[in-house]
Amino acid sequence: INHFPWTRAAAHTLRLKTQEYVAFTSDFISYINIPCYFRECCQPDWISFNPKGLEVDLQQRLFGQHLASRIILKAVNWFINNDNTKKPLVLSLHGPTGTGKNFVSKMIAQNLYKEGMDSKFVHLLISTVHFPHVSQIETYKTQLKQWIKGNVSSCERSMFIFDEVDKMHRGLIDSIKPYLDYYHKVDGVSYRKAIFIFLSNAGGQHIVQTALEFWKTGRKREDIKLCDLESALSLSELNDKSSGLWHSSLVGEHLVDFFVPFLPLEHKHIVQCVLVEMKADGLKPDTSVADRMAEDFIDFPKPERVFSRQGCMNIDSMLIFYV
Ligand SMILES: Nc1ncnc2c1ncn2[C@@H]1O[C@H](COP(=O)(O)OP(=O)(O)OP(=O)(O)O)[C@@H](O)[C@H]1O
Repeated sequence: INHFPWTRAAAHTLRLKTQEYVAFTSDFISYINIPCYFRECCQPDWISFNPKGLEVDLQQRLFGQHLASRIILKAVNWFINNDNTKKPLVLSLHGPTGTGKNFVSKMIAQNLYKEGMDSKFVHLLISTVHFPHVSQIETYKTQLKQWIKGNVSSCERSMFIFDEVDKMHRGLIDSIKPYLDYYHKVDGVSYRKAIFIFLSNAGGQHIVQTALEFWKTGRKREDIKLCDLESALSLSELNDKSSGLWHSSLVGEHLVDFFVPFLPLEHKHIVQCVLVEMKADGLKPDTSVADRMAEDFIDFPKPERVFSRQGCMNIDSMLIFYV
């Protein structure tokens, strides 16, 4: 082909055109970002915080948790809007069962990740499911560290929810302490944009006592302040063996940024939960049904019977017995 000047010129033009076309096509593909258009990526299209959405969810869907609602909104807003975070956000949610700890974690995920809890950047670890055998603690430690490192390496805005933390073996959480600390990078990976949420019932009994004191003395539940729960969330209470909290070293070393108390739920909150559940099941919300159900749910402490021992847990499955 090179023996003929005109064909050489034509081939040259063709080559240039082909190069131009390839360059244009790859520019176009990267411009519209085809893989990230169809598949979740660690990019603002898929991860962007909706502060108003979180505020509305906390105000309208979370019942009876004025303190948790306020702390969570402030903490998440502050962290996401801060470009100079020195460490990952570490939240420790405490309170009796069925009071909204998992529920709130889901709200955060839903208002930060387009895919919510289904996002591949949101990870839920349940100690009894994922780390059941004490004898394998050393393997769990290695796996957990590698797994967190791998996930944060592929997306710095990863979220890890650890449920049933009080049932977790103490040494396990100690193994990830460096990731929660004020380090610029650990083994070349920065954890400063990640979010860690620990859920536990530790301190729950003390929180219930405080709420009960307020009720007995006729003070409004909404007047309970964080300082009233200071002893419930104190180092000594959380370190107490009976509270089962194993991550005392996290507490002692100030790696938890915010302790979030969840109060036990009262009659009116159970009514609200039942009405929501009826609506979700396509039933006409009926306050007499909700009232009856709440009556049965309010069962402790005896003899006062002020709170629900299971909170709003299992309302969905129990509802069939009341309608
Ligand atoms: N404060 C609340 N306001 C509205 N709904 C709630 C509240 N608490 C619980 N619920 C409802 O009950 C369900 C179970 O609650 P959730 O799983 O959040 O409890 P939890 O505090 O995490 O309990 P546990 O300590 O046993 O894990 C939620 O999915 C939600 O539907």
